[in-house]
Parts: sequence; C-alpha cells; structure tokens
Amino acid sequence: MLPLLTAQQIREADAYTIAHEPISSVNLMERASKAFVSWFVNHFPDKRDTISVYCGTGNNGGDGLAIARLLFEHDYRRINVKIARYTARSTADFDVNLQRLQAMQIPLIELSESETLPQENADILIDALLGSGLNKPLDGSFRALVDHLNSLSKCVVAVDVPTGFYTDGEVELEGAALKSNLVITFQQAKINFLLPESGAYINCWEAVNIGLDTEFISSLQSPYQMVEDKDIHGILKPRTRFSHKGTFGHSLIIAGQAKTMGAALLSSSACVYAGAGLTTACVPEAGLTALNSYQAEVMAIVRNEYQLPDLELEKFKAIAIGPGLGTGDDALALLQHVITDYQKPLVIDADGLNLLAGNTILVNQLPAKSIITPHMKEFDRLFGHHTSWWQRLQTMWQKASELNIYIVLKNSYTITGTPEGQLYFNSSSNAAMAVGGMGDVLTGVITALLAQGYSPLEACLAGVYLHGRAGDELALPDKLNVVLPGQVAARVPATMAKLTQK
Ligand SMILES: NC(=O)C1=CN([C@@H]2O[C@H](COP(=O)(O)OP(=O)(O)OC[C@H]3O[C@@H](n4cnc5c(N)ncnc54)[C@H](OP(=O)(O)O)[C@@H]3O)[C@@H](O)[C@H]2O)[C@@H](O)CC1
Ligand SMILES: [K+]
Repeated sequence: MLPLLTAQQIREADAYTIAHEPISSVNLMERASKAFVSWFVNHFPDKRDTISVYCGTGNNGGDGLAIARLLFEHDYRRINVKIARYTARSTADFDVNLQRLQAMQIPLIELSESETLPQENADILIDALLGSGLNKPLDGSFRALVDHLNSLSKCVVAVDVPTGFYTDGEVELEGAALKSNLVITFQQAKINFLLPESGAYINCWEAVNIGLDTEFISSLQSPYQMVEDKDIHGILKPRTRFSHKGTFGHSLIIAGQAKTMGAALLSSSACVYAGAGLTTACVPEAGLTALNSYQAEVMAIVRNEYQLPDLELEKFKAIAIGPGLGTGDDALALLQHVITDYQKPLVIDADGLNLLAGNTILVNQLPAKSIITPHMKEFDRLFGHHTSWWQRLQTMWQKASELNIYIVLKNSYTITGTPEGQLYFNSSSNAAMAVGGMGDVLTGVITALLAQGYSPLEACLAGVYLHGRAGDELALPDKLNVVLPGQVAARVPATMAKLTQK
C-alpha cells in the first residue's frame, strides 16, 4: 500500500529526507527537477519546441528555474523563463537557482504586479508558479495570469501540482487553477488528483520518484492509501490441487426483474467467472429462460412477487442483493429478510441501496462487515447530498465506522472505506469501462471472492482491482473506446491467473 499524503505530510517527508539521508534542500530540488526533466524529454522529444517556463518565487518556482537550466543542457534551446515577481519574498533555493540560471544564455523576464500580461508564442508552457505551498485561492495578479494562460489553450505541463489546485481538502469549484495537459508530480499522486473534480484541471498525471524516505512515508498515519498491483498479489491465492467446487463456496445473487434481467445475468455470470464454486441466482420466473441460456453454470431459485422464496440463507457462503431488483414491496421484503436473517456479511448494490436510502432502521441492521457498492448518486441518496468529493470521503470515513461496514464508492479510482477508518483508492480501470452493467459485474466478482473465503476487506480490494485490471487488459492495448461488462466478466479468470502467479 502506498500512503497518500496531505501537503503538510509531504512537507514533513521532505524535511525528514533532508535531515536523515542527508541531502541539502537545494540538492533535493535538483533531484526533483532532474526527475521531471527525464520524464519530459521522453514525452516531448522535439527539441525545436518553444517552451516558456513560468515560475513563482517559492520552491515550485525554484524547480522551474532548475528545470529550465536542465532542459537547456539537454539542447532545448528555444526556451525562456518568466518569473512572476508578485511578492518580495523568495525562498533560498529559488535564489540559488536564479543565480545558476543567470549564468546561462536563457532569456528571462520578470513580471511585476503592475505590468501587462506577456505575449506568449511558445508551444509548451511549463507551470512552476505555485505548487503544494498553495494556502489560499488565487486572486489578484496570480489569478489574472492564470486566467490569461488558460485562455491561450496551450499545452501546459505542470510541475508537481497545477497552480491554484489544492492537493487535499475541498477543491473550490469557483476557484481558478491552471489547466494542465500533464502534471509531472513528485514522489506520488496527490489525494485530490484521484477525485473527479481534478478532471477539470488535469488531463493526466505521472508521479516521478524523487527519493523521499519511503520508510518515513509508510510510518505517517494516513487514512488514504493507494492499492497497487503487489498488494493484490499478496491477497489472491492460487488454487491448490485437490480443491473442488465445495472449496470455493456457494454464492447467491438476488437480482433482476423481467425488464432488468441483464443486471442479474451480468452479476451472476461474473460470480461464476470470478471463481465461486457454485452460483445460484434468485430471479423471477420471467427471467429463467434468459438465465439458463446466458450462463448454464448458474442455478436458479425462482421467486414471485407475492411470497418470499424459501432461500435457506445459511447454506450460502456469500449473498449479494440488489442488481436490477426493483424497489417494490416484494423487493423490500426480500431485503428485510436477508438483512435480518443472514448472519454473515452481505453484498448490497443498486436497488438494494435505493431501498436502504431513507430506511435508517434497516441501514442500522446491516450485518457486521457487510459491503455496499454505491455509485455517487446512490451514495448521496443513502447519506445525503454532498457538494464535493472531499465531503463524500469524510462521510464515507464516518459511516463505514459507525455502521461497521465496507463502502465501495465507485468511480475512476474506486474508493473502499473500512470500519477501521482507512480509505483505499484503487489504481486500475479506465474510461472505456464507463458502461451500464459494469457495476453488476463488480458485485458478482466481490461476491465470488467472499464465497471463496476471502475476508470482506480482501474481497473489496481484490475485487475492485481485478475488475478494473481486467478492463485495462481488454481496453488499453488497442486503445478501445468501450469494453462491455460481459467481456470484463469473461476476462476475469485470465487476469486472476496473472495476479496469483508468484
Ligand atoms: N520542500 C522540498 O524540499 C521540496 C519541494 N519541492 C517543490 O516545492 C514546492 C512547494 O514549495 P513551497 O512550499 O515553497 O510553495 P510554493 O507552492 O512554491 O508556493 C510559494 C508560496 O506562495 C505563497 N502562496 C500560497 N498560496 C498563494 C496564492 N493563492 N497566491 C499567492 N501566493 C500564494 C505562499 O507563501 P505565503 O504567501 O504563505 O508567504 C507559498 O509559500 C512543491 O510543490 C515542489 O514543487 C521540490 O523541489 C522537492 C523538494
Ligand atoms: K505548478
């Protein structure tokens, strides 16, 4: 796991590395700038590009000055530097790098508050105005400069953080930040890069290693963690010889109505592909033919709207309820039945969540360690309206612990909130997976992992990662625009095989 740090913790990690490696802060700045430049030259190999480096007078600006010098040394000769001298203060490392730069043949101008904004003819703008030191929304000259640069629609590459963008805490929707095509960020992703609001400012980001002390970073108490490939390798176990269908558990998926059988088919099929020993789907009679022809491996319990089916709940190792279930009285009665009579963690998705919304009594009765898998709207229906994703994180943190459940909030970087107060960001998946039915597949995968004896936390982390990674393997090599949920389900066994190879 990679702990994700707040701006304050990043400063602590910088200071710790400087004191204990030891390395001088100006040399750490040089190392960070070199890491930026190595990535930059690979992405922008054309040395005839004209480049303007915009620098503030803090350490982010110091990086910008070092980057300009290093790029010049890499034979990028059509480079110029513009320093926004909007305050009399500058950092010592900025001053050192200004002296180093002045010894070179690089055109440099200083912008003062009263000056009109500069003409800009460069192809690429490097943004080193402000970084993680941002402590108030942009206004005055910085705001005017950022608005001006945004209006030019140039290719912007930000150093560490786009100017004006908060790395953690609420992203002000009205606030201005410099929109960047690429952010080359130091050491690790910043928390807000992983929240949807960043989409308006950051097209893509890349973290480059600058050698901050990783042991110290791991020792910092951060509720925010990034799940990596190696973590899932550590969770998923290969199947052993002499295992049989009983080894991998019997799961029950309660889903579908006549018109929404697709959700039941996708979730139960994904459960089969993700390795449950046996899968039974509880569906209406109208869906039986579809179920039998779509996925022969799934058994059925037929239900009608007038009486509760005899489910024999205790014989199932894992139960999921909700995909396409509807929100009628019969669905509510079923949900009440499984919540009150099943003694193990449940997986609840889609209409199961819509039924829970506003039903505080039922929410409070959820079996301990149950897993709910809302998307943003379902989350808000359950826990109230939120105006930002940062707020949602705080609610998730609070509710997961209060209700003793796992909350899997689906998004580009799906977040799993735990009763212990951790928030895990998933690192797989891609935009081609934004298709209806993808969540039903995730429900099936998580349920299958529970049935196989993985703990609820393992089932959430591995299920979410596996699902996203299967989608990546399908979409990324050919840059596909769309992958279908059924394809993702069918891909899961191959992805799982890779993640269980030691
Ligand atoms: N530390 C290290 O070892 C390493 C750090 N590195 C680099 O340092 C960067 C962080 O540098 P930094 O802390 O100097 O802050 P930076 O972002 O340059 O801002 C400068 C000053 O601007 C001010 N300010 C804030 N908000 C403002 C606003 N809205 N409008 C106007 N002014 C505003 C505020 O000063 P204040 O106004 O509070 O006096 C702030 O201090 C980091 O992103 C990375 O690039 C790397 O080299 C690796 C090693
Ligand atoms: K910046």
